[in-house]
Amino acid sequence: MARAIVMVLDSFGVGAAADAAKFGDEGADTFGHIAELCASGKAEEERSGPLQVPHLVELGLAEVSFGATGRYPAGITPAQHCHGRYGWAQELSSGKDTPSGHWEMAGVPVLFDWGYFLDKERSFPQELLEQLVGQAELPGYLGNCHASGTEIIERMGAEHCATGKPIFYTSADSVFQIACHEETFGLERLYELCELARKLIDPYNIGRVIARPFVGDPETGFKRTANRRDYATPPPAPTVLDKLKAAGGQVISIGKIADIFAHQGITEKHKADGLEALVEKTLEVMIKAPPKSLIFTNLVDFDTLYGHRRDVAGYARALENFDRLLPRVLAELEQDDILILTADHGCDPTWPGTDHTREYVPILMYGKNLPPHNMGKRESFADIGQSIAELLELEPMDYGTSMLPQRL
Ligand SMILES: O=P(O)(O)O[C@H]1O[C@H](CO)[C@@H](O)[C@H]1O
Ligand SMILES: [Mn+2]
Ligand SMILES: [Mn+2]
Repeated sequence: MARAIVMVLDSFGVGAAADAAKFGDEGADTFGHIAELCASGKAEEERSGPLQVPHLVELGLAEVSFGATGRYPAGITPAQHCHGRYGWAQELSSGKDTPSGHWEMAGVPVLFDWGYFLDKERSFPQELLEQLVGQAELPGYLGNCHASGTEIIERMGAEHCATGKPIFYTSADSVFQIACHEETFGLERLYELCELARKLIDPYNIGRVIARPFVGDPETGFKRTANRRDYATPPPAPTVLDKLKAAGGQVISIGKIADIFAHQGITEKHKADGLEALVEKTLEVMIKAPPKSLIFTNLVDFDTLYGHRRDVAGYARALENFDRLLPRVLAELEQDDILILTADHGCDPTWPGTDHTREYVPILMYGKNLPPHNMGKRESFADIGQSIAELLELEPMDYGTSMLPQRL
Protein backbone atom coordinates (compact mmCIF):
# COMPACT_ATOMS: atom_id res chain seq x y z
CA MET A 1 0.00 0.00 0.00
CA ALA A 2 1.18 3.44 -0.92
CA ARG A 3 1.95 6.61 1.00
CA ALA A 4 1.15 10.19 -0.03
CA ILE A 5 3.64 12.96 0.71
CA VAL A 6 2.21 16.45 0.24
CA MET A 7 4.50 19.46 0.55
CA VAL A 8 2.85 22.88 0.44
CA LEU A 9 5.11 25.68 -0.78
CA ASP A 10 3.00 28.20 1.10
CA SER A 11 2.01 31.07 -1.25
CA PHE A 12 3.75 29.75 -4.39
CA GLY A 13 1.16 30.83 -6.98
CA VAL A 14 1.72 30.41 -10.72
CA GLY A 15 -0.34 33.25 -12.18
CA ALA A 16 -3.55 35.22 -11.66
CA ALA A 17 -6.63 33.03 -11.42
CA ALA A 18 -9.64 33.59 -13.70
CA ASP A 19 -11.42 35.39 -10.82
CA ALA A 20 -8.36 37.42 -9.71
CA ALA A 21 -9.99 40.74 -10.66
CA LYS A 22 -12.53 40.26 -7.85
CA PHE A 23 -9.59 40.38 -5.42
CA GLY A 24 -7.75 43.24 -7.12
CA ASP A 25 -5.11 40.70 -8.21
CA GLU A 26 -5.40 40.71 -12.01
CA GLY A 27 -1.86 40.24 -13.33
CA ALA A 28 -0.38 38.83 -10.13
CA ASP A 29 2.08 35.97 -10.72
CA THR A 30 4.26 34.88 -7.82
CA PHE A 31 6.47 32.48 -9.80
CA GLY A 32 6.54 34.47 -13.04
CA HIS A 33 7.44 37.78 -11.42
CA ILE A 34 10.16 36.26 -9.24
CA ALA A 35 11.68 34.61 -12.35
CA GLU A 36 11.41 37.89 -14.28
CA LEU A 37 13.24 39.94 -11.65
CA CYS A 38 15.91 37.25 -11.24
CA ALA A 39 16.47 37.13 -15.02
CA SER A 40 16.84 40.90 -15.23
CA GLY A 41 19.42 41.02 -12.42
CA LYS A 42 17.10 42.68 -9.89
CA ALA A 43 17.17 39.93 -7.26
CA GLU A 44 20.84 39.71 -6.44
CA GLU A 45 20.89 39.63 -2.60
CA GLU A 46 22.87 36.55 -1.53
CA ARG A 47 22.08 34.90 -4.87
CA SER A 48 22.56 35.84 -8.50
CA GLY A 49 21.16 35.64 -12.03
CA PRO A 50 18.23 33.67 -13.47
CA LEU A 51 16.19 31.55 -11.06
CA GLN A 52 17.72 28.06 -10.77
CA VAL A 53 15.05 25.47 -10.04
CA PRO A 54 15.95 22.59 -12.41
CA HIS A 55 14.38 19.80 -10.33
CA LEU A 56 11.04 21.59 -10.05
CA VAL A 57 11.19 22.23 -13.80
CA GLU A 58 11.77 18.49 -14.42
CA LEU A 59 8.56 17.80 -12.52
CA GLY A 60 6.70 20.17 -14.85
CA LEU A 61 6.88 23.62 -13.22
CA ALA A 62 7.71 25.54 -16.42
CA GLU A 63 4.85 23.82 -18.29
CA VAL A 64 2.50 24.65 -15.44
CA SER A 65 3.50 28.31 -15.63
CA PHE A 66 3.02 28.26 -19.40
CA GLY A 67 -0.41 26.71 -19.02
CA ALA A 68 -1.51 29.15 -16.35
CA THR A 69 -0.19 32.35 -17.96
CA GLY A 70 0.44 31.62 -21.66
CA ARG A 71 4.20 32.18 -21.40
CA TYR A 72 7.27 30.49 -19.99
CA PRO A 73 8.83 32.32 -17.06
CA ALA A 74 11.84 34.48 -17.94
CA GLY A 75 15.21 32.79 -17.64
CA ILE A 76 13.77 29.30 -17.15
CA THR A 77 14.57 26.64 -19.73
CA PRO A 78 11.68 24.17 -20.05
CA ALA A 79 12.58 20.51 -19.50
CA GLN A 80 13.04 18.26 -22.55
CA HIS A 81 11.11 15.51 -20.76
CA CYS A 82 9.07 16.10 -17.63
CA HIS A 83 8.95 13.28 -15.09
CA GLY A 84 5.91 14.63 -13.30
CA ARG A 85 2.18 14.37 -13.65
CA TYR A 86 1.24 18.01 -13.34
CA GLY A 87 -1.43 20.67 -13.67
CA TRP A 88 -2.47 24.10 -12.39
CA ALA A 89 -5.52 24.48 -10.20
CA GLN A 90 -8.02 27.21 -9.59
CA GLU A 91 -9.54 27.71 -6.16
CA LEU A 92 -13.24 27.04 -5.58
CA SER A 93 -13.17 28.53 -2.09
CA SER A 94 -14.34 32.10 -1.65
CA GLY A 95 -11.16 33.31 0.10
CA LYS A 96 -7.44 33.37 -0.73
CA ASP A 97 -6.36 32.45 2.80
CA THR A 98 -4.30 29.59 4.18
CA PRO A 99 -7.05 27.49 5.80
CA SER A 100 -9.29 27.72 2.69
CA GLY A 101 -6.41 26.62 0.45
CA HIS A 102 -5.38 23.72 2.67
CA TRP A 103 -8.89 22.49 3.41
CA GLU A 104 -9.75 22.60 -0.28
CA MET A 105 -6.68 20.53 -1.18
CA ALA A 106 -7.88 18.08 1.51
CA GLY A 107 -11.21 17.82 -0.31
CA VAL A 108 -13.29 20.45 1.52
CA PRO A 109 -13.56 23.79 -0.30
CA VAL A 110 -14.82 26.75 1.76
CA LEU A 111 -17.94 27.84 -0.10
CA PHE A 112 -19.24 30.26 2.57
CA ASP A 113 -17.81 33.73 3.13
CA TRP A 114 -15.51 34.25 6.10
CA GLY A 115 -15.98 37.28 8.31
CA TYR A 116 -13.37 40.01 7.71
CA PHE A 117 -12.31 43.12 9.59
CA LEU A 118 -12.39 45.47 6.64
CA ASP A 119 -11.63 48.86 8.25
CA LYS A 120 -7.94 49.70 7.97
CA GLU A 121 -8.00 51.64 11.26
CA ARG A 122 -10.16 50.91 14.32
CA SER A 123 -10.62 47.52 12.70
CA PHE A 124 -12.19 45.54 15.55
CA PRO A 125 -15.69 45.89 17.04
CA GLN A 126 -15.67 47.85 20.30
CA GLU A 127 -17.67 45.15 22.04
CA LEU A 128 -15.09 42.48 21.21
CA LEU A 129 -12.22 44.69 22.44
CA GLU A 130 -14.03 45.44 25.70
CA GLN A 131 -14.74 41.75 26.30
CA LEU A 132 -11.09 40.84 25.69
CA VAL A 133 -9.69 43.61 27.90
CA GLY A 134 -12.18 42.82 30.67
CA GLN A 135 -11.95 39.05 30.69
CA ALA A 136 -8.15 38.88 30.26
CA GLU A 137 -7.62 41.75 32.72
CA LEU A 138 -5.47 43.69 30.28
CA PRO A 139 -4.27 47.27 30.80
CA GLY A 140 -5.63 48.06 27.30
CA TYR A 141 -4.45 47.24 23.78
CA LEU A 142 -2.37 48.66 20.93
CA GLY A 143 -2.87 48.43 17.18
CA ASN A 144 -6.50 47.74 16.32
CA CYS A 145 -5.64 48.16 12.62
CA HIS A 146 -4.49 46.44 9.44
CA ALA A 147 -0.74 45.92 9.50
CA SER A 148 2.25 43.90 8.37
CA GLY A 149 3.35 41.86 11.39
CA THR A 150 7.05 42.75 11.23
CA GLU A 151 6.38 46.44 10.69
CA ILE A 152 3.92 46.75 13.59
CA ILE A 153 6.29 45.23 16.18
CA GLU A 154 9.01 47.64 15.07
CA ARG A 155 6.57 50.52 15.49
CA MET A 156 4.79 49.44 18.69
CA GLY A 157 7.14 46.91 20.35
CA ALA A 158 8.65 49.43 22.76
CA GLU A 159 5.28 50.75 23.91
CA HIS A 160 4.00 47.18 24.29
CA CYS A 161 6.95 46.27 26.53
CA ALA A 162 6.54 49.45 28.61
CA THR A 163 2.76 49.18 29.07
CA GLY A 164 1.96 45.44 28.83
CA LYS A 165 -0.76 46.22 26.28
CA PRO A 166 -0.97 43.49 23.57
CA ILE A 167 -0.84 44.48 19.90
CA PHE A 168 -4.01 43.52 18.00
CA TYR A 169 -3.92 43.63 14.18
CA THR A 170 -5.43 42.04 11.09
CA SER A 171 -5.06 41.98 7.28
CA ALA A 172 -7.11 41.21 4.17
CA ASP A 173 -7.32 37.65 5.57
CA SER A 174 -9.95 36.49 8.02
CA VAL A 175 -7.60 36.80 10.99
CA PHE A 176 -7.24 38.34 14.44
CA GLN A 177 -3.52 38.48 15.26
CA ILE A 178 -2.01 39.20 18.67
CA ALA A 179 1.66 40.19 18.95
CA CYS A 180 3.27 40.11 22.41
CA HIS A 181 6.80 39.97 23.75
CA GLU A 182 7.74 36.45 24.88
CA GLU A 183 9.49 37.64 28.05
CA THR A 184 7.86 40.89 29.17
CA PHE A 185 4.31 39.67 28.42
CA GLY A 186 4.99 35.91 28.57
CA LEU A 187 4.52 33.22 25.94
CA GLU A 188 2.02 31.09 27.88
CA ARG A 189 0.03 34.22 28.73
CA LEU A 190 -0.11 35.11 25.04
CA TYR A 191 -1.41 31.62 24.19
CA GLU A 192 -4.08 31.91 26.92
CA LEU A 193 -5.10 35.31 25.56
CA CYS A 194 -5.42 33.79 22.06
CA GLU A 195 -7.57 30.93 23.39
CA LEU A 196 -9.89 33.47 24.98
CA ALA A 197 -9.93 35.54 21.78
CA ARG A 198 -10.75 32.38 19.78
CA LYS A 199 -13.88 31.85 21.91
CA LEU A 200 -14.98 35.49 21.84
CA ILE A 201 -14.45 35.82 18.10
CA ASP A 202 -16.53 32.82 17.00
CA PRO A 203 -19.70 34.89 16.39
CA TYR A 204 -17.72 36.97 13.87
CA ASN A 205 -16.96 33.90 11.71
CA ILE A 206 -13.21 34.56 11.70
CA GLY A 207 -10.91 31.86 10.27
CA ARG A 208 -7.98 32.20 12.65
CA VAL A 209 -6.63 33.83 15.77
CA ILE A 210 -2.83 33.87 15.54
CA ALA A 211 -0.35 34.24 18.40
CA ARG A 212 2.64 36.26 17.16
CA PRO A 213 5.31 36.15 19.87
CA PHE A 214 8.46 38.21 19.49
CA VAL A 215 11.71 38.96 21.35
CA GLY A 216 14.23 41.80 21.38
CA ASP A 217 14.39 45.34 22.72
CA PRO A 218 14.06 48.88 21.39
CA GLU A 219 17.86 49.25 20.99
CA THR A 220 18.59 46.11 18.97
CA GLY A 221 15.13 45.78 17.40
CA PHE A 222 12.34 43.21 17.71
CA LYS A 223 12.15 39.83 15.99
CA ARG A 224 9.33 37.31 15.73
CA THR A 225 10.05 33.78 16.96
CA ALA A 226 9.09 30.31 15.76
CA ASN A 227 6.55 30.04 18.60
CA ARG A 228 3.74 31.36 16.43
CA ARG A 229 0.54 29.44 17.04
CA ASP A 230 -2.60 29.43 14.87
CA TYR A 231 -6.02 28.86 16.41
CA ALA A 232 -8.15 27.87 13.44
CA THR A 233 -11.82 27.13 13.40
CA PRO A 234 -12.31 23.46 12.37
CA PRO A 235 -12.98 22.56 8.70
CA PRO A 236 -16.73 22.54 7.87
CA ALA A 237 -16.79 18.85 6.82
CA PRO A 238 -14.55 15.78 7.21
CA THR A 239 -11.37 16.19 5.16
CA VAL A 240 -9.29 13.43 3.59
CA LEU A 241 -7.21 13.63 6.81
CA ASP A 242 -10.25 12.71 8.92
CA LYS A 243 -11.18 9.90 6.52
CA LEU A 244 -7.68 8.45 6.53
CA LYS A 245 -7.43 8.59 10.31
CA ALA A 246 -10.84 6.90 10.66
CA ALA A 247 -9.70 4.17 8.24
CA GLY A 248 -6.72 3.41 10.48
CA GLY A 249 -4.10 5.27 8.41
CA GLN A 250 -1.42 7.63 9.68
CA VAL A 251 -1.75 11.39 9.17
CA ILE A 252 1.55 13.01 9.99
CA SER A 253 1.66 16.80 10.24
CA ILE A 254 4.94 18.64 9.71
CA GLY A 255 5.01 22.35 10.48
CA LYS A 256 1.75 24.22 10.88
CA ILE A 257 -0.54 21.67 9.14
CA ALA A 258 -2.02 20.47 12.46
CA ASP A 259 -2.81 24.06 13.49
CA ILE A 260 -4.44 24.79 10.11
CA PHE A 261 -6.74 21.76 10.49
CA ALA A 262 -7.54 22.67 14.13
CA HIS A 263 -5.74 19.41 15.07
CA GLN A 264 -8.48 17.32 13.45
CA GLY A 265 -7.64 14.14 11.55
CA ILE A 266 -4.00 14.16 12.72
CA THR A 267 -2.28 11.11 14.26
CA GLU A 268 1.22 12.54 14.74
CA LYS A 269 2.75 16.03 14.59
CA HIS A 270 6.21 17.49 14.25
CA LYS A 271 7.35 21.10 14.34
CA ALA A 272 10.60 22.48 12.94
CA ASP A 273 11.88 25.99 12.37
CA GLY A 274 12.75 27.06 8.84
CA LEU A 275 12.57 25.64 5.34
CA GLU A 276 15.57 23.32 5.61
CA ALA A 277 14.61 21.96 9.03
CA LEU A 278 11.06 21.27 7.78
CA VAL A 279 12.38 19.38 4.75
CA GLU A 280 14.82 17.43 6.99
CA LYS A 281 11.93 16.53 9.31
CA THR A 282 9.90 15.37 6.30
CA LEU A 283 12.81 13.16 5.20
CA GLU A 284 13.13 11.69 8.71
CA VAL A 285 9.41 10.89 8.78
CA MET A 286 9.51 9.40 5.26
CA ILE A 287 12.09 6.84 6.37
CA LYS A 288 9.81 5.53 9.12
CA ALA A 289 6.20 6.12 8.04
CA PRO A 290 4.22 2.93 7.37
CA PRO A 291 2.10 2.29 4.26
CA LYS A 292 -1.30 4.06 4.23
CA SER A 293 0.27 7.25 5.57
CA LEU A 294 -0.24 10.85 4.56
CA ILE A 295 2.83 12.95 5.31
CA PHE A 296 1.69 16.56 5.07
CA THR A 297 4.24 19.37 5.28
CA ASN A 298 3.70 23.13 5.18
CA LEU A 299 6.72 25.22 4.15
CA VAL A 300 5.67 28.53 5.65
CA ASP A 301 8.83 30.60 5.00
CA PHE A 302 7.93 31.28 1.36
CA ASP A 303 4.86 33.14 2.56
CA THR A 304 5.81 34.61 5.91
CA LEU A 305 9.46 35.54 5.41
CA TYR A 306 9.37 36.49 1.72
CA GLY A 307 5.88 36.78 0.13
CA HIS A 308 4.30 39.05 2.76
CA ARG A 309 7.59 40.91 3.18
CA ARG A 310 7.71 41.54 -0.59
CA ASP A 311 11.27 40.18 -0.63
CA VAL A 312 11.85 38.89 -4.18
CA ALA A 313 15.48 37.82 -3.72
CA GLY A 314 14.61 36.07 -0.45
CA TYR A 315 11.77 34.17 -2.15
CA ALA A 316 14.09 33.21 -5.02
CA ARG A 317 16.76 31.98 -2.57
CA ALA A 318 14.17 29.87 -0.73
CA LEU A 319 12.96 28.33 -4.02
CA GLU A 320 16.54 27.56 -5.01
CA ASN A 321 17.24 26.02 -1.60
CA PHE A 322 14.13 23.90 -1.80
CA ASP A 323 15.05 22.81 -5.32
CA ARG A 324 18.49 21.71 -4.09
CA LEU A 325 16.84 19.57 -1.38
CA LEU A 326 14.24 18.05 -3.70
CA PRO A 327 16.40 15.15 -5.05
CA ARG A 328 16.78 13.89 -1.48
CA VAL A 329 13.00 13.84 -1.08
CA LEU A 330 12.61 11.99 -4.41
CA ALA A 331 15.26 9.46 -3.35
CA GLU A 332 13.27 8.61 -0.24
CA LEU A 333 10.12 7.62 -2.19
CA GLU A 334 9.09 3.95 -2.02
CA GLN A 335 7.82 2.23 -5.17
CA ASP A 336 4.13 3.05 -4.63
CA ASP A 337 4.53 6.47 -2.95
CA ILE A 338 3.33 9.67 -4.52
CA LEU A 339 4.84 13.08 -3.85
CA ILE A 340 2.64 16.13 -4.43
CA LEU A 341 4.10 19.64 -4.44
CA THR A 342 1.56 22.43 -4.39
CA ALA A 343 0.56 25.77 -2.83
CA ASP A 344 -2.41 27.18 -0.93
CA HIS A 345 -2.69 30.65 -2.61
CA GLY A 346 -0.32 33.22 -4.12
CA CYS A 347 1.66 36.00 -2.42
CA ASP A 348 3.37 37.81 -5.26
CA PRO A 349 6.35 39.64 -3.75
CA THR A 350 6.18 42.29 -6.49
CA TRP A 351 2.52 43.09 -5.81
CA PRO A 352 1.32 46.27 -4.01
CA GLY A 353 0.52 45.90 -0.31
CA THR A 354 1.48 42.86 1.78
CA ASP A 355 -1.47 40.51 1.27
CA HIS A 356 -1.96 37.21 -0.53
CA THR A 357 -2.80 37.16 -4.26
CA ARG A 358 -5.55 35.11 -5.94
CA GLU A 359 -3.63 32.76 -8.21
CA TYR A 360 -3.61 29.33 -9.73
CA VAL A 361 -1.48 26.92 -7.74
CA PRO A 362 0.85 24.30 -9.21
CA ILE A 363 0.15 20.62 -8.67
CA LEU A 364 3.32 18.64 -9.33
CA MET A 365 2.86 14.93 -8.70
CA TYR A 366 5.61 12.38 -8.92
CA GLY A 367 5.69 8.64 -8.29
CA LYS A 368 7.83 5.80 -9.62
CA ASN A 369 4.69 4.09 -10.95
CA LEU A 370 3.01 7.26 -12.15
CA PRO A 371 3.03 7.93 -15.90
CA PRO A 372 4.14 11.54 -16.59
CA HIS A 373 1.40 13.68 -18.08
CA ASN A 374 0.28 17.28 -18.50
CA MET A 375 -3.10 17.18 -16.72
CA GLY A 376 -3.90 20.78 -17.71
CA LYS A 377 -6.09 23.15 -15.77
CA ARG A 378 -7.77 21.67 -12.70
CA GLU A 379 -11.10 23.02 -11.52
CA SER A 380 -10.28 22.81 -7.81
CA PHE A 381 -7.43 22.19 -5.37
CA ALA A 382 -9.71 19.32 -4.25
CA ASP A 383 -8.22 17.20 -7.05
CA ILE A 384 -5.35 16.66 -4.62
CA GLY A 385 -7.62 15.28 -1.89
CA GLN A 386 -9.44 13.07 -4.39
CA SER A 387 -6.12 11.69 -5.69
CA ILE A 388 -5.02 10.93 -2.12
CA ALA A 389 -8.36 9.24 -1.37
CA GLU A 390 -7.92 7.01 -4.41
CA LEU A 391 -4.26 6.26 -3.73
CA LEU A 392 -4.89 5.30 -0.10
CA GLU A 393 -8.08 3.38 -0.93
CA LEU A 394 -10.54 5.61 0.92
CA GLU A 395 -14.12 6.40 0.01
CA PRO A 396 -14.16 9.16 -2.65
CA MET A 397 -14.40 12.76 -1.45
CA ASP A 398 -17.43 14.89 -2.43
CA TYR A 399 -15.25 17.35 -4.38
CA GLY A 400 -12.40 16.92 -6.83
CA THR A 401 -11.32 14.63 -9.67
CA SER A 402 -8.46 12.23 -9.13
CA MET A 403 -5.30 12.93 -11.10
CA LEU A 404 -4.15 9.31 -10.89
CA PRO A 405 -4.27 7.33 -14.15
CA GLN A 406 -7.43 5.31 -14.67
CA ARG A 407 -7.11 1.72 -13.56
CA LEU A 408 -7.55 -0.90 -16.27
O1 LIG B 1 2.09 40.35 8.31
P1 LIG B 1 1.97 39.05 8.99
O2 LIG B 1 1.84 39.17 10.51
O3 LIG B 1 3.08 38.09 8.63
O4 LIG B 1 0.57 38.44 8.56
C1 LIG B 1 0.34 37.56 7.52
O5 LIG B 1 0.16 36.31 8.07
C2 LIG B 1 -1.21 36.09 8.30
C3 LIG B 1 -1.53 34.65 8.36
O6 LIG B 1 -0.97 33.91 7.32
C4 LIG B 1 -1.89 36.78 7.16
O7 LIG B 1 -3.12 37.27 7.54
C5 LIG B 1 -0.92 37.84 6.74
O8 LIG B 1 -1.41 39.10 6.91
MN1 LIG C 1 -0.66 30.25 3.28
MN1 LIG D 1 0.18 34.34 4.51
